[in-house]
Amino acid sequence: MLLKKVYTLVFIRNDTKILLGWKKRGFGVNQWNGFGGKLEPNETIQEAAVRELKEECCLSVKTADLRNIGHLEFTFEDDPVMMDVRVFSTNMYEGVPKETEEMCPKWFDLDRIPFDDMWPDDKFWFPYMLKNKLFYAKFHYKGFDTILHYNIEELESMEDFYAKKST
Ligand SMILES: CNc1ncnc2c1ncn2[C@@H]1O[C@H](COP(=O)(O)OP(=O)(O)OP(=O)(O)O)[C@@H](O)[C@H]1O
Repeated sequence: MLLKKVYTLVFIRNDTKILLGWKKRGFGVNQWNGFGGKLEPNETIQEAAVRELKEECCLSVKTADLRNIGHLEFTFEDDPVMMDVRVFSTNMYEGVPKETEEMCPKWFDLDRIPFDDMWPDDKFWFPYMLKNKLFYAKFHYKGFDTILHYNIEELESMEDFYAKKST
């Protein structure tokens, strides 16, 4: 049986640039990614997304300004835990990105995303995000470098997707 752990992943972007963070420790260390992490007890997914963004790069966003743009599921060979990742995006934020103990933030042009130094799955679903399409993708890994199989689909609505998922 698969155990599910919920994570957030937040991208700050405008029409030409996206903010990524260089992960300095822990899961996904030494790679660029969005900002996020595990849910703490008694917080909503949106609250967790806001908290992690603040903790990791010192930017403030309002929960209402976060758009849920996709859902990712990661499984790893011989690991019973499925990572269930809610992806958010916004261009509304306050503050200036600052380096923290966990992440070093940097703006990238949308046509210069450093996929070679990111999770291998990112190159598959980033194109959906960059074209403002909603997506649902699943990736099954062997170790952390090899994707054994994956599936990705465009969604019409995240609300409909989650409504169907919970039935
Ligand atoms: C496997 N392919 C993947 N592709 C893209 N993104 C991935 C990912 N796998 C995990 N992620 C994201 O990486 C962050 C990890 O968070 P992580 O540091 O473990 O969480 P948290 O900050 O709570 O941990 P601490 O216990 O405080 O270190 C979190 O945003 C999560 O969505």
